[in-house]
Amino acid sequence: MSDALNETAGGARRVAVAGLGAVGLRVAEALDEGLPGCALAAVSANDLTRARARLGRLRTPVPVVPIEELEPLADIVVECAPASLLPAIAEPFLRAGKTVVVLSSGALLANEALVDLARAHGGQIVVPTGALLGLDAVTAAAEGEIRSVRMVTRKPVRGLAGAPYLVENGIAIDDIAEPLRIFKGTPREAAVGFPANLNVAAALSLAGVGPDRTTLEIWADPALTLNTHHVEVEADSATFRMTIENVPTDNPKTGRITALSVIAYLRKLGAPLRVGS
Ligand SMILES: NC(=O)C1=CN([C@@H]2O[C@H](COP(=O)(O)OP(=O)(O)OC[C@H]3O[C@@H](n4cnc5c(N)ncnc54)[C@H](OP(=O)(O)O)[C@@H]3O)[C@@H](O)[C@H]2O)C=CC1
Ligand SMILES: O=C([O-])CC(=O)C(=O)O
Repeated sequence: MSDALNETAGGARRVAVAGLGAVGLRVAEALDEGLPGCALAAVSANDLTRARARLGRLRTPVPVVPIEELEPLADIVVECAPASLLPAIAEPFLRAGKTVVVLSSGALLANEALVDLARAHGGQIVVPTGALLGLDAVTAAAEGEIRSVRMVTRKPVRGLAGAPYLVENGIAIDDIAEPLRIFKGTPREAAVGFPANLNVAAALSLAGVGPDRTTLEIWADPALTLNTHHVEVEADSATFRMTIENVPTDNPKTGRITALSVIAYLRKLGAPLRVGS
C-alpha cells in the first residue's frame, strides 16, 4: 500500500495498539499525547471493559475492540500482546499490505509464513530494538560477514518465574541463593521455552546470523534487580560487545525501554531527521 493510502485525510498514519499491558499502555499514551505524523486509532486488550476504564484519561478517546476488528481502523498495528496471538493480530494487516510492529518477536520464529504474507501483499513486519540495543550495528555487520553472535541474559528470579522451560524441566528457581544458569541453547529453542522472557534473543538472531547460529545463555540471579542482556559480536567489519540493564515495568519480565523503543520508531516515521536505522 502506498504512503498516500497509508494515511488519514489529515495526513497522520493511523496506529492501532494490540495489547494494553506494560508496552501497549505506554505506547497508546504517547500516541495520545502526540507523535508527529501518527494518530492513535484503536486499541485492543483481553478485558475490553477494564481497558476502556484504563484509557479514560486519554485526551482523545478511541475505539476499544477485539483484535479481529482492528485492521479496518488502522494503517499500522503495534503487536504487544501474548506471543500466541501474533498470527491473529498480524495476518489481517499484512494481507491488506499494512505494517505490523512485532514485540513478540520470538513468535515470529514459529510463524515465518507471516514474512511470506508480507512479501505477497506488500506489507511490512517491523521488529523494533525493543528491550535490546545495537540492532543497527548487528544488521550493518550482517551486510558483511558475521563469524559469531553470543548473548548472555541475566534476570531476577521474578523476570523468569513460570517460564514453560522451567516448568517442563522441573527447574525450581524461587529459592536460589546464587546465580544459576538455567538454559544454554539457541534463540529458536528459547522462543519455545521462554515465550514471554527472551524476545530480545529472537530479535538479535533475526538481525544477525539467525535463530540457530546465535548462542544464548540464560541465568537466574537472585541478587539482580535489572534485566541484563550482554551481546558479543565477531564480524569481519567489527568486533563489539554491548550490555543493557533494563529497569523492569510493572510486568517484571518487560523492561521500561521496550515501549520507548516503539515510540522512537513511530516518531522517526514522520521525522525530517532520522538518526539510526
Ligand atoms: N521485543 C522485545 O524487546 C520485548 C517484547 N516483549 C513482549 O511484548 C509483548 C507485550 O509485553 P507486555 O506489554 O509486557 O505484556 P503484558 O502481559 O503486560 O500485556 C499483555 C496485554 O495483552 C493483552 N491481551 C491478552 N489477551 C488478549 C486478547 N485475546 N486480545 C487482545 N489483547 C489481549 C492483555 O490484556 P488485559 O490487559 O485485558 O489483560 C494485556 O493488555 C509480550 O509478548 C512480551 O513478551 C516484552 C518485552 C521486550
Ligand atoms: O525480551 C523480552 O521479552 C524482555 C526482556 O528481556 C527485557 O525486557 O529485558
